[in-house]
Amino acid sequence: MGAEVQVSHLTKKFGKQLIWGDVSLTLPAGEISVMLGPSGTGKSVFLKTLIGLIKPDEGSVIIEGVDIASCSERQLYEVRKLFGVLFQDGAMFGSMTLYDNVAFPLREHTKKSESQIRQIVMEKMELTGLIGAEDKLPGEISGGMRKRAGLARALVLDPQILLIDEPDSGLDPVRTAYINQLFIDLNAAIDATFLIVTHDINTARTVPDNIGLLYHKHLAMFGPREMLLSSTEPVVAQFLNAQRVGPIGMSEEKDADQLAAEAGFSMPPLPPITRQLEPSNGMQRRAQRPAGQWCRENGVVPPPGSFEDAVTAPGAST
Ligand SMILES: Nc1ncnc2c1ncn2[C@@H]1O[C@H](COP(=O)(O)OP(=O)(O)OP(=O)(O)O)[C@@H](O)[C@H]1O
Repeated sequence: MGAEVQVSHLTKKFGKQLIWGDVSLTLPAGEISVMLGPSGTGKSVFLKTLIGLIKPDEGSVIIEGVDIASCSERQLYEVRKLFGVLFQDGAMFGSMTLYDNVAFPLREHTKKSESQIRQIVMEKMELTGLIGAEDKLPGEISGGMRKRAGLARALVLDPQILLIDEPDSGLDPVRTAYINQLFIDLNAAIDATFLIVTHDINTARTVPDNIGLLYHKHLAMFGPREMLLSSTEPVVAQFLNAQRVGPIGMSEEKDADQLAAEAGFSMPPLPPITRQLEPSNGMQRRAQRPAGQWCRENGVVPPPGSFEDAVTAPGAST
């Protein structure tokens, strides 16, 4: 079962450069959360801070009662065992087969026999749709398969928290759709807490239970997907709907002149909220909620046409 991650008043600077300040949020146990934000807003730094690779200047990250921002190296070593991480490029060893890459953490961090290792590796390769590709080298396979191999490796130590950095980078929309379905299916199967950092609006709109947005050195909003997808808060609505009109500019926030020039324009109406992806094998995820529940419970009228799309859940493997 997944572990909850409680982030309170987290601030990170590099020298005098503030990356983000006073970030507070809770990643609920077993739920899928996505962190969005314009390039350079510190999403990767946030992931690395959660796993203790980067020390924050202020604040805490509490996991199972341990504050990884201030704990000892020994405690950090223990807490890190709860994590699986999928790095952007899959971080595969180029000279090792996929099998050996996936087996690597088990050989490094456990005393399991080779037959036990084989059982675990094959189970994770099956979960990620890689059966038959065990003997391939990372250079011989597509980017999508490399990501899935990275995912299989992130799963071998049975993580309670899975951190995934830009899974869509370098993937075409079809491969991205497959890996998104795989996240939903995996979450149903292993019940871990997921945090996905992405730029992909379609991923943000269809995969997570919760969405966060880092912008202009702070957390603009974090909450249930329907809260953000129905939000008219300008930064949130602009980013989630990929609009040019709004406070986010080409490189940083727009200056006063640009905003004044746009004063006569209004943001286009919010598009319908699409249904969230569901597990392809009919399983129920713990965090799954009926479509529209958050809106109903909070008296929010969703944009017209919301939740009317038919869901066709493709299989997780190619
Ligand atoms: N170790 C470091 N030392 C100094 N500055 C760093 C370090 N790591 C990251 N930064 C800076 O922190 C800022 C945020 O970087 P980060 O990679 O987290 O952004 P991001 O939101 O993930 O961007 P992108 O979406 O483009 O991947 C950048 O200005 C980067 O140069």
